[in-house]
Amino acid sequence: MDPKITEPDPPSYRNGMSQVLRYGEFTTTGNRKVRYAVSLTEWDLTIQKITSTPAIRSKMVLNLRDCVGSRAFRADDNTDTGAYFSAFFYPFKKRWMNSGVARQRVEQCFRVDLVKDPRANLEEAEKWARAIRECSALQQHPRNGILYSEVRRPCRAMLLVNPHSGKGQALSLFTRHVQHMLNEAGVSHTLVITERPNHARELVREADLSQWDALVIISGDGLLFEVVNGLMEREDWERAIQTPLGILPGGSGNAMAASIHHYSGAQPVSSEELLVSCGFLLCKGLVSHMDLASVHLGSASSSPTRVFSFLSVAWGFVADVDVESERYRHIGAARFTLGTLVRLASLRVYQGRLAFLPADNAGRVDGRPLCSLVVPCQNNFHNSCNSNNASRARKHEPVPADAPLKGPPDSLLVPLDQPVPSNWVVVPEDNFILVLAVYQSHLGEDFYTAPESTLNDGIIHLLYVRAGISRIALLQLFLAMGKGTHLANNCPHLVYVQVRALRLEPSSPKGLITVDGEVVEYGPVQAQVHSGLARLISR
Ligand SMILES: Nc1ncnc2c1ncn2[C@@H]1O[C@H](COP(=O)(O)OP(=O)(O)OP(=O)(O)O)[C@@H](O)[C@H]1O
Repeated sequence: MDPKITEPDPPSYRNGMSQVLRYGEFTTTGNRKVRYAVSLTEWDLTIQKITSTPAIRSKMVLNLRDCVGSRAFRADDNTDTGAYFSAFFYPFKKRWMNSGVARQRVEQCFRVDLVKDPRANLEEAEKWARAIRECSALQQHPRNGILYSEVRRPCRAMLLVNPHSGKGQALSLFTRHVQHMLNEAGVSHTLVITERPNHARELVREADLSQWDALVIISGDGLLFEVVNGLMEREDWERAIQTPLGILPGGSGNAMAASIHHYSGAQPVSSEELLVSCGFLLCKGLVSHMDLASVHLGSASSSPTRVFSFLSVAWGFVADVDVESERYRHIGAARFTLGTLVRLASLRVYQGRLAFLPADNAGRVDGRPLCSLVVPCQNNFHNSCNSNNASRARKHEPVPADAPLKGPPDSLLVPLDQPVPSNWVVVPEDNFILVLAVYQSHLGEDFYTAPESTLNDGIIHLLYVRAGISRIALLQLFLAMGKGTHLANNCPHLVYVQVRALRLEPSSPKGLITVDGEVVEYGPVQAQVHSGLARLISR
């Protein structure tokens, strides 16, 4: 790994003091009559047409932060003594038809023809390409003072593709939108197409990780869940989970991809633009720490198990919509809207007990101080839960009581058959519409559930909706969640609290619980966050 980058001094170039590192005059590939003055500073590549008419001296300034790579090459035509260098940028540009901006590809290619010697021209082109790459690498400045490290260069990435994710187009989306970008950035990659559920999990559990600088998932969140858990199941889990992970959206929900796009400071975009945005982040290769939650599952019919989760634990309405809308998979992300409307029509109430360890003991829930919410915990709920969804639930290996624990110890949790510790808050209600614990900002491309969440805040953002809410109020709540304004809506049935750990003990005989969108065995579940345990390519 390369050394960490720290916050730079404020750039003086903005005052016009930027030093020109390279200057040259070149033609382009298409037209050898028109010449361009090209100058490179630490920050920008500036291109200006050389003409005797000042009025048409248009100038293009490309920010090197938007540059993914640059290369030099000779023309196929042996009689051409010139050499070329190309630089590849993905700046935010106005969309052609729509309002707003999205990252769009801009390639600048110049012909170097300084002397008759083709080798000397190629050397000069290589100097330009190298200087552009080096300057753009220096532009990987962290935001908000957060430290990032970089994926090792040249980068060797294993790309795991689930060919059935989303509308079944993950592979073609990758070929169309991302493959050329990775080539431009010099990211060498090996494509592995998954053949069945858990294939990726087994692969990374056994892989020689020294061969890879990054593991990249082209799928929805389900494949990332497999990879995270495959890494955590290894004997060398502590080292393995440090492998930088990348995500390219190929599913229908794409929560993690939507979250990292959001963290990059960009505005919401369409699905294909999201793919380009995540591809860009992957090419830039900045790595930051990501929280994982350790989730204990304990249905009445099986031994307790533990899985690692990067996104969410859901019970009630949201879990139901996620799973039931599978049948509308062919319509892509719209499946969640349709699923929401269908479930609204037959709204269910779920009984159970919820308890949590607040992130901040001085916090408040629903206008009341946390301490006023504490009620004695009687842990007699989980035994009444049936594993009614065991057939569709993902089987996870039970953790034998005497097995050495893979993964960090969960110091905040006690076994599920014991009452929660006395410093926990037990929610007085036991009728819910939904319970949602999330640790990323988005739970879908259009589902901005936890606006305050960041990748590595060490916080579980717990939202629950109490029974008694009208259908129309619930619909309004979901519409607000699309924009991330739901917490400002003062909905009396919605409670939001930041926690470090939680326990949910459903008592309704039927229901679904999902972890990162994957159905797990129905029954008591508890989780604690482990701050920054994994590493993700993001910005
Ligand atoms: N080749 C495969 N065939 C069938 N299932 C697979 C294959 N590869 C992975 N899977 C499984 O498919 C499930 C869904 O994958 P994933 O979540 O990545 O896509 P998705 O459901 O389309 O996306 P999203 O969660 O965003 O809706 C996961 O449980 C994963 O284990």
